[in-house]
Amino acid sequence: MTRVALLGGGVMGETVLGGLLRGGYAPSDVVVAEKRAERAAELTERHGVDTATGPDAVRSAEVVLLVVKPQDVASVLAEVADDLADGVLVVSLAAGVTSAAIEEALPEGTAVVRVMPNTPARVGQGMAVASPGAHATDAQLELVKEMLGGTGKVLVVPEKQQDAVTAVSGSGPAYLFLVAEAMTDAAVTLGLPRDVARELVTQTLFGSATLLQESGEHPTLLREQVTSPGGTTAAALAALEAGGLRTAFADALTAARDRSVELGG
Ligand SMILES: NC(=O)C1=CN([C@@H]2O[C@H](COP(=O)(O)OP(=O)(O)OC[C@H]3O[C@@H](n4cnc5c(N)ncnc54)[C@H](O)[C@@H]3O)[C@@H](O)[C@H]2O)C=CC1
Ligand SMILES: O=C(O)[C@@H]1CCC=N1
Repeated sequence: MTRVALLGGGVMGETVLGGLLRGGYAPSDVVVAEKRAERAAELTERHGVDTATGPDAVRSAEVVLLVVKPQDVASVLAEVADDLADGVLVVSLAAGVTSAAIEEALPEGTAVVRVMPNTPARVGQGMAVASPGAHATDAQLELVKEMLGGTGKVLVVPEKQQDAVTAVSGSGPAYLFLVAEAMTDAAVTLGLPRDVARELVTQTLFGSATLLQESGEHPTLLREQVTSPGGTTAAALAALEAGGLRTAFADALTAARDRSVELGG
Protein backbone atom coordinates (compact mmCIF):
# COMPACT_ATOMS: atom_id res chain seq x y z
CA MET A 1 0.00 0.00 0.00
CA THR A 2 1.02 3.62 -0.52
CA ARG A 3 2.86 5.10 2.50
CA VAL A 4 0.82 8.05 3.81
CA ALA A 5 1.78 10.89 6.15
CA LEU A 6 -1.17 12.74 7.65
CA LEU A 7 -0.31 16.22 8.96
CA GLY A 8 -2.98 17.43 11.42
CA GLY A 9 -5.03 14.92 13.40
CA GLY A 10 -8.04 17.03 14.35
CA VAL A 11 -11.69 16.42 13.36
CA MET A 12 -11.05 16.04 9.63
CA GLY A 13 -7.66 14.35 10.06
CA GLU A 14 -9.24 11.58 12.12
CA THR A 15 -12.17 11.37 9.69
CA VAL A 16 -9.84 10.83 6.72
CA LEU A 17 -7.73 8.40 8.74
CA GLY A 18 -10.87 6.37 9.46
CA GLY A 19 -11.71 6.39 5.74
CA LEU A 20 -8.23 5.17 4.79
CA LEU A 21 -8.46 2.31 7.28
CA ARG A 22 -11.97 1.47 6.09
CA GLY A 23 -10.71 1.51 2.51
CA GLY A 24 -8.06 -1.16 3.14
CA TYR A 25 -5.05 0.78 4.44
CA ALA A 26 -3.33 -0.83 7.43
CA PRO A 27 -2.46 1.36 10.44
CA SER A 28 1.23 0.66 9.61
CA ASP A 29 0.75 2.37 6.19
CA VAL A 30 -0.08 5.70 7.87
CA VAL A 31 1.94 7.95 10.15
CA VAL A 32 0.29 10.97 11.77
CA ALA A 33 1.93 14.26 12.79
CA GLU A 34 -0.26 16.04 15.34
CA LYS A 35 0.95 19.06 17.30
CA ARG A 36 -1.12 18.35 20.44
CA ALA A 37 0.53 15.42 22.23
CA GLU A 38 -2.62 14.22 24.01
CA ARG A 39 -4.54 14.19 20.73
CA ALA A 40 -1.71 12.25 19.02
CA ALA A 41 -1.85 9.65 21.81
CA GLU A 42 -5.62 9.40 21.41
CA LEU A 43 -5.26 8.67 17.66
CA THR A 44 -2.68 5.94 18.35
CA GLU A 45 -4.94 4.38 20.95
CA ARG A 46 -8.06 4.49 18.77
CA HIS A 47 -6.56 3.56 15.40
CA GLY A 48 -3.18 1.91 16.11
CA VAL A 49 -1.25 4.40 13.95
CA ASP A 50 2.26 5.69 14.73
CA THR A 51 2.79 9.38 15.31
CA ALA A 52 5.89 11.45 14.55
CA THR A 53 7.04 15.02 14.00
CA GLY A 54 6.11 16.54 10.62
CA PRO A 55 9.61 16.13 9.08
CA ASP A 56 9.91 12.52 10.32
CA ALA A 57 6.41 11.68 9.11
CA VAL A 58 6.95 12.91 5.54
CA ARG A 59 10.43 11.46 4.94
CA SER A 60 9.26 8.02 3.79
CA ALA A 61 5.76 9.05 2.63
CA GLU A 62 4.60 8.76 -0.98
CA VAL A 63 1.50 10.81 -0.20
CA VAL A 64 1.30 13.68 2.31
CA LEU A 65 -2.18 14.69 3.45
CA LEU A 66 -2.39 18.27 4.75
CA VAL A 67 -5.25 18.48 7.24
CA VAL A 68 -4.37 21.54 9.33
CA LYS A 69 -6.38 24.79 9.47
CA PRO A 70 -5.91 27.03 6.41
CA GLN A 71 -4.09 29.53 8.67
CA ASP A 72 -1.52 26.81 9.61
CA VAL A 73 -0.80 25.55 6.09
CA ALA A 74 2.14 27.90 5.41
CA SER A 75 3.91 27.02 8.67
CA VAL A 76 3.42 23.27 8.29
CA LEU A 77 4.73 23.42 4.70
CA ALA A 78 7.80 25.36 5.86
CA GLU A 79 8.34 22.70 8.54
CA VAL A 80 8.37 19.74 6.12
CA ALA A 81 9.41 21.16 2.70
CA ASP A 82 13.07 20.08 2.97
CA ASP A 83 12.19 16.54 4.05
CA LEU A 84 9.69 15.57 1.37
CA ALA A 85 10.58 12.42 -0.60
CA ASP A 86 11.25 12.67 -4.35
CA GLY A 87 8.07 12.22 -6.39
CA VAL A 88 5.80 12.87 -3.37
CA LEU A 89 2.15 13.78 -3.89
CA VAL A 90 0.81 16.47 -1.54
CA VAL A 91 -2.97 16.42 -0.99
CA SER A 92 -4.42 19.47 0.75
CA LEU A 93 -7.82 19.37 2.44
CA ALA A 94 -7.57 22.96 3.70
CA ALA A 95 -10.49 25.22 2.78
CA GLY A 96 -9.63 28.08 0.47
CA VAL A 97 -5.92 27.38 0.06
CA THR A 98 -5.06 27.10 -3.64
CA SER A 99 -2.84 24.42 -5.12
CA ALA A 100 -0.71 27.23 -6.61
CA ALA A 101 0.00 28.64 -3.12
CA ILE A 102 1.05 25.17 -1.93
CA GLU A 103 3.20 24.53 -5.02
CA GLU A 104 4.96 27.83 -4.44
CA ALA A 105 5.95 26.81 -0.90
CA LEU A 106 7.36 23.45 -2.05
CA PRO A 107 10.24 22.31 -4.27
CA GLU A 108 9.71 23.13 -7.98
CA GLY A 109 7.43 20.61 -9.72
CA THR A 110 5.86 19.06 -6.58
CA ALA A 111 2.53 17.41 -7.39
CA VAL A 112 -0.43 18.85 -5.45
CA VAL A 113 -4.11 17.90 -5.39
CA ARG A 114 -6.66 20.07 -3.55
CA VAL A 115 -9.60 18.25 -1.96
CA MET A 116 -12.72 19.45 -0.16
CA PRO A 117 -14.14 16.64 2.04
CA ASN A 118 -17.03 16.72 4.51
CA THR A 119 -17.73 15.11 7.88
CA PRO A 120 -20.29 12.44 6.80
CA ALA A 121 -17.05 10.72 5.71
CA ARG A 122 -16.99 9.54 9.34
CA VAL A 123 -19.68 7.02 8.40
CA GLY A 124 -18.49 6.36 4.84
CA GLN A 125 -21.06 8.78 3.36
CA GLY A 126 -18.79 11.73 2.65
CA MET A 127 -18.63 13.92 -0.44
CA ALA A 128 -15.02 14.65 -1.36
CA VAL A 129 -14.25 16.90 -4.33
CA ALA A 130 -10.75 16.87 -5.84
CA SER A 131 -8.92 19.24 -8.21
CA PRO A 132 -5.44 18.60 -9.61
CA GLY A 133 -2.79 21.31 -9.33
CA ALA A 134 -0.34 22.20 -12.10
CA HIS A 135 1.94 19.16 -11.73
CA ALA A 136 -0.40 16.34 -10.62
CA THR A 137 -0.75 13.52 -13.16
CA ASP A 138 -3.91 11.60 -14.04
CA ALA A 139 -2.45 8.59 -12.22
CA GLN A 140 -1.98 10.71 -9.07
CA LEU A 141 -5.54 11.97 -9.33
CA GLU A 142 -6.72 8.36 -9.64
CA LEU A 143 -4.69 7.49 -6.54
CA VAL A 144 -6.43 10.28 -4.59
CA LYS A 145 -9.84 8.99 -5.72
CA GLU A 146 -8.90 5.49 -4.62
CA MET A 147 -7.50 6.68 -1.29
CA LEU A 148 -10.65 8.62 -0.47
CA GLY A 149 -12.98 5.84 -1.67
CA GLY A 150 -13.42 4.64 1.91
CA THR A 151 -14.78 8.04 2.95
CA GLY A 152 -17.71 8.05 0.48
CA LYS A 153 -18.17 9.61 -2.97
CA VAL A 154 -15.35 11.36 -4.79
CA LEU A 155 -15.84 13.85 -7.63
CA VAL A 156 -13.26 15.78 -9.69
CA VAL A 157 -13.91 19.44 -10.67
CA PRO A 158 -11.77 22.29 -12.04
CA GLU A 159 -10.12 24.13 -9.14
CA LYS A 160 -11.95 27.39 -9.92
CA GLN A 161 -15.11 25.69 -8.60
CA GLN A 162 -13.60 24.73 -5.24
CA ASP A 163 -14.75 27.80 -3.27
CA ALA A 164 -18.36 27.16 -4.32
CA VAL A 165 -17.95 23.43 -3.59
CA THR A 166 -16.75 24.34 -0.09
CA ALA A 167 -19.92 26.40 0.43
CA VAL A 168 -22.16 23.53 -0.70
CA SER A 169 -20.75 20.15 0.40
CA GLY A 170 -17.85 21.16 2.68
CA SER A 171 -19.91 23.33 5.03
CA GLY A 172 -23.25 21.78 3.99
CA PRO A 173 -23.55 19.20 6.78
CA ALA A 174 -23.60 22.05 9.32
CA TYR A 175 -26.62 23.64 7.61
CA LEU A 176 -28.51 20.35 7.77
CA PHE A 177 -27.55 19.74 11.41
CA LEU A 178 -28.91 23.22 12.15
CA VAL A 179 -32.16 22.26 10.39
CA ALA A 180 -32.25 19.07 12.52
CA GLU A 181 -31.75 21.14 15.66
CA ALA A 182 -34.43 23.67 14.70
CA MET A 183 -36.98 20.97 13.78
CA THR A 184 -36.30 19.07 17.01
CA ASP A 185 -36.77 22.19 19.16
CA ALA A 186 -39.96 23.05 17.28
CA ALA A 187 -41.28 19.50 17.82
CA VAL A 188 -40.60 19.81 21.55
CA THR A 189 -42.48 23.12 21.54
CA LEU A 190 -45.43 21.22 20.04
CA GLY A 191 -45.31 18.88 23.04
CA LEU A 192 -43.39 15.84 21.75
CA PRO A 193 -40.86 14.22 24.10
CA ARG A 194 -37.29 15.17 23.06
CA ASP A 195 -36.17 11.58 22.29
CA VAL A 196 -39.23 11.02 20.09
CA ALA A 197 -38.64 14.38 18.36
CA ARG A 198 -34.99 13.46 17.66
CA GLU A 199 -35.90 10.08 16.21
CA LEU A 200 -38.60 11.55 13.97
CA VAL A 201 -36.29 14.28 12.69
CA THR A 202 -33.26 12.02 12.12
CA GLN A 203 -35.23 9.35 10.24
CA THR A 204 -37.07 12.02 8.22
CA LEU A 205 -33.76 13.58 7.09
CA PHE A 206 -32.23 10.15 6.41
CA GLY A 207 -35.30 8.89 4.53
CA SER A 208 -35.63 12.09 2.48
CA ALA A 209 -31.94 12.03 1.50
CA THR A 210 -32.19 8.35 0.57
CA LEU A 211 -35.34 8.98 -1.50
CA LEU A 212 -33.69 11.93 -3.27
CA GLN A 213 -30.63 9.81 -4.00
CA GLU A 214 -32.30 6.53 -4.98
CA SER A 215 -35.24 7.92 -7.00
CA GLY A 216 -33.06 10.39 -8.90
CA GLU A 217 -36.17 12.57 -9.04
CA HIS A 218 -36.04 16.37 -8.87
CA PRO A 219 -36.49 17.79 -5.34
CA THR A 220 -39.36 19.97 -6.61
CA LEU A 221 -41.31 16.87 -7.70
CA LEU A 222 -40.60 15.10 -4.40
CA ARG A 223 -41.73 18.18 -2.47
CA GLU A 224 -44.93 18.39 -4.53
CA GLN A 225 -45.69 14.72 -3.73
CA VAL A 226 -45.78 15.63 -0.02
CA THR A 227 -47.85 18.77 -0.50
CA SER A 228 -51.60 18.03 -0.55
CA PRO A 229 -53.75 20.95 -1.77
CA GLY A 230 -54.89 22.98 1.22
CA GLY A 231 -53.07 20.59 3.55
CA THR A 232 -50.52 20.75 6.36
CA THR A 233 -47.36 20.86 4.21
CA ALA A 234 -48.63 23.79 2.12
CA ALA A 235 -49.24 25.69 5.37
CA ALA A 236 -45.72 24.91 6.63
CA LEU A 237 -44.00 25.72 3.32
CA ALA A 238 -45.78 29.08 3.13
CA ALA A 239 -44.42 29.90 6.60
CA LEU A 240 -40.89 28.86 5.57
CA GLU A 241 -41.04 31.01 2.40
CA ALA A 242 -42.39 33.95 4.43
CA GLY A 243 -39.43 33.42 6.79
CA GLY A 244 -37.07 33.90 3.85
CA LEU A 245 -35.65 30.36 3.70
CA ARG A 246 -34.46 30.54 0.07
CA THR A 247 -32.83 33.94 0.51
CA ALA A 248 -31.22 32.76 3.74
CA PHE A 249 -29.64 29.78 1.91
CA ALA A 250 -28.51 31.94 -1.01
CA ASP A 251 -26.91 34.43 1.42
CA ALA A 252 -25.37 31.63 3.51
CA LEU A 253 -23.71 29.90 0.57
CA THR A 254 -22.45 33.21 -0.81
CA ALA A 255 -20.95 34.05 2.62
CA ALA A 256 -19.25 30.62 2.81
CA ARG A 257 -17.90 30.96 -0.74
CA ASP A 258 -16.54 34.45 0.02
CA ARG A 259 -14.92 33.24 3.26
CA SER A 260 -13.24 30.39 1.36
CA VAL A 261 -11.77 32.92 -1.10
CA GLU A 262 -10.62 35.05 1.87
CA LEU A 263 -8.97 32.06 3.61
CA GLY A 264 -7.02 31.45 0.41
CA GLY A 265 -5.49 34.87 0.98
N1 LIG B 1 -14.18 20.00 9.83
C1 LIG B 1 -14.74 19.95 8.63
O1 LIG B 1 -15.94 19.72 8.44
C2 LIG B 1 -13.89 20.21 7.40
C3 LIG B 1 -12.59 20.64 7.48
N2 LIG B 1 -11.86 20.88 6.34
C4 LIG B 1 -10.48 21.36 6.44
O2 LIG B 1 -9.71 20.46 7.20
C5 LIG B 1 -8.70 21.17 7.87
C6 LIG B 1 -8.68 20.76 9.32
O3 LIG B 1 -9.91 21.10 9.91
P1 LIG B 1 -10.39 20.44 11.28
O4 LIG B 1 -9.90 19.03 11.35
O5 LIG B 1 -11.82 20.73 11.39
O6 LIG B 1 -9.55 21.34 12.31
P2 LIG B 1 -8.96 20.90 13.72
O7 LIG B 1 -8.56 22.14 14.42
O8 LIG B 1 -9.89 19.94 14.39
O9 LIG B 1 -7.64 20.09 13.32
C7 LIG B 1 -6.43 20.66 12.92
C8 LIG B 1 -5.33 19.91 13.66
O10 LIG B 1 -4.07 20.30 13.14
C9 LIG B 1 -3.15 20.29 14.23
N3 LIG B 1 -1.97 21.06 13.83
C10 LIG B 1 -1.84 22.41 13.68
N4 LIG B 1 -0.60 22.72 13.27
C11 LIG B 1 0.08 21.55 13.15
C12 LIG B 1 1.41 21.21 12.77
N5 LIG B 1 2.30 22.16 12.44
N6 LIG B 1 1.76 19.90 12.76
C13 LIG B 1 0.87 18.94 13.12
N7 LIG B 1 -0.40 19.20 13.49
C14 LIG B 1 -0.78 20.48 13.51
C15 LIG B 1 -3.93 20.87 15.38
O11 LIG B 1 -3.35 20.56 16.63
C16 LIG B 1 -5.30 20.22 15.16
O12 LIG B 1 -5.46 19.00 15.87
C17 LIG B 1 -8.98 22.66 7.68
O13 LIG B 1 -8.08 23.20 6.75
C18 LIG B 1 -10.40 22.70 7.15
O14 LIG B 1 -10.59 23.77 6.24
C19 LIG B 1 -12.38 20.66 5.10
C20 LIG B 1 -13.66 20.22 4.97
C21 LIG B 1 -14.53 19.96 6.08
O1 LIG C 1 -15.74 25.71 8.37
C1 LIG C 1 -14.71 25.48 7.71
O2 LIG C 1 -13.94 26.42 7.40
C2 LIG C 1 -14.42 24.08 7.25
C3 LIG C 1 -14.32 24.00 5.75
C4 LIG C 1 -15.58 23.34 5.30
C5 LIG C 1 -16.18 22.84 6.52
N1 LIG C 1 -15.52 23.21 7.58
